[in-house]
Amino acid sequence: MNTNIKQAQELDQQDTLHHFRSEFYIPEKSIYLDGNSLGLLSKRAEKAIDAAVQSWKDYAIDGWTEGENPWYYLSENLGVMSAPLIGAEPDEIVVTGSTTTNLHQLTATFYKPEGKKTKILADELNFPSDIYALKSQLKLKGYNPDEHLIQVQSSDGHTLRTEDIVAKMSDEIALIVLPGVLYRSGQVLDMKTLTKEAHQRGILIGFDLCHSIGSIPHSLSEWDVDFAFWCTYKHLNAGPGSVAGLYVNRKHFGTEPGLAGWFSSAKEKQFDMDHTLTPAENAGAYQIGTPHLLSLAPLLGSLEMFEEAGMEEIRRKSLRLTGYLMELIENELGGYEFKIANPKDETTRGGHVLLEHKEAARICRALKADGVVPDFRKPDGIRLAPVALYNSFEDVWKSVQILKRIMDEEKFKKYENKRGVIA
Ligand SMILES: Cc1ncc(COP(=O)(O)O)c(C=O)c1O
Ligand SMILES: Nc1ccccc1C(=O)C[C@H](N)C(=O)O
Repeated sequence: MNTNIKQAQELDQQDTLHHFRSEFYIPEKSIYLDGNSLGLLSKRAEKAIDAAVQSWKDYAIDGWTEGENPWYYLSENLGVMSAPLIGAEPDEIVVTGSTTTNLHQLTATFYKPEGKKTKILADELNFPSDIYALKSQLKLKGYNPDEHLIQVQSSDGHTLRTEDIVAKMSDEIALIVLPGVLYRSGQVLDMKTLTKEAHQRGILIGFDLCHSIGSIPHSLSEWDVDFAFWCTYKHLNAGPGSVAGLYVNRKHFGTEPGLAGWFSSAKEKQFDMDHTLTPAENAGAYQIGTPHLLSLAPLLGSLEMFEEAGMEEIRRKSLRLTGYLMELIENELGGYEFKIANPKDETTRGGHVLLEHKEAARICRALKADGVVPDFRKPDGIRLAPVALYNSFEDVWKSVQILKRIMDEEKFKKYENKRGVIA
């Protein structure tokens, strides 16, 4: 089938989220398909950063309690704004720390080896930082990670089967940590079923939502997930190093934070300066120290856009974009030995497409040189993330045309087949 740009433009005309695109700074002459690594800056996020700087200028120390967004309450208030994205109660969330420090905090809090139950269950496809954190938490408790960290294996190198994970939920497992969406293949895990199965065996379970928050809807409260954590610099577009988030199911409120600090305090007690901590009675208890205000601020602007757009609508468009991308790849790139390695169905397909090719590293370089920004993930993956809030169907169509030209003209051969520093 022949495809054409008109078709893509028609899809853009029907797109109810199209107007959000003009709110983002799209790097000149480029088609940005890397929003699952670093989301783009929006004008609203930029305004929120400027406002934070202004409140520092205007209020100095009083900025903690004065102004439109007093700093002392901002981590909790951003938690309230994040609640619809993960389907949780507003006080079950706090915006704090980084993905990895939040995992450390939650593991230090909820990993309580006892009797036979001493092991942690994870998977072999998760992002390395999570695995490093879990191994170091095991070591802190005096366990050998080689024996106490169980990693579910993938049968195809890309995806995890629910039944394989459940089969590893033995009576030796104390805690389970899994991603909501896998960072390479973009597979969405069945968080609801996994939580149910874990609880039937008396195991606590938490999810890393880095690749799922802002990309797919969640119902963490309904699924009864114990805890979760995520970054805000990918689909949430809050900028490089923006402050992360964590969720603790309210049934665990009152559980002593494993890593305490004075920001774990109940707000009204914090400045009593007692040497005995009175933890907050909500997710706020799992903060540690002073919030990184200037890196929290952009979320105020970007979360506002999610509220306006609605997570269901974002997911609907995202599925259309990735569906269209896969259709074009199949139509236009047959014969070039590409393999679509992400799950294709709409239940388990996340927010990006993973294209495999033995020349992937240099194809990525050629794409970048021709204005398309993907990222390369070892050993031979090209991740392409058309993002609902700022990518268009025309972006998708043009990217595939550019990739086709690169393959037709063997433009990738100009480059070495090696990754750059980060992609
Ligand atoms: C699934 C996942 N976990 C963790 C991280 C990294 O954590 P941090 O934000 O602490 O660097 C990333 C990406 O960097 C990720 O994709
Ligand atoms: N935090 C970063 C800092 C520098 C460069 C990339 C990242 C990423 O987030 C990578 C991403 N987690 C990934 O799924 O590949």
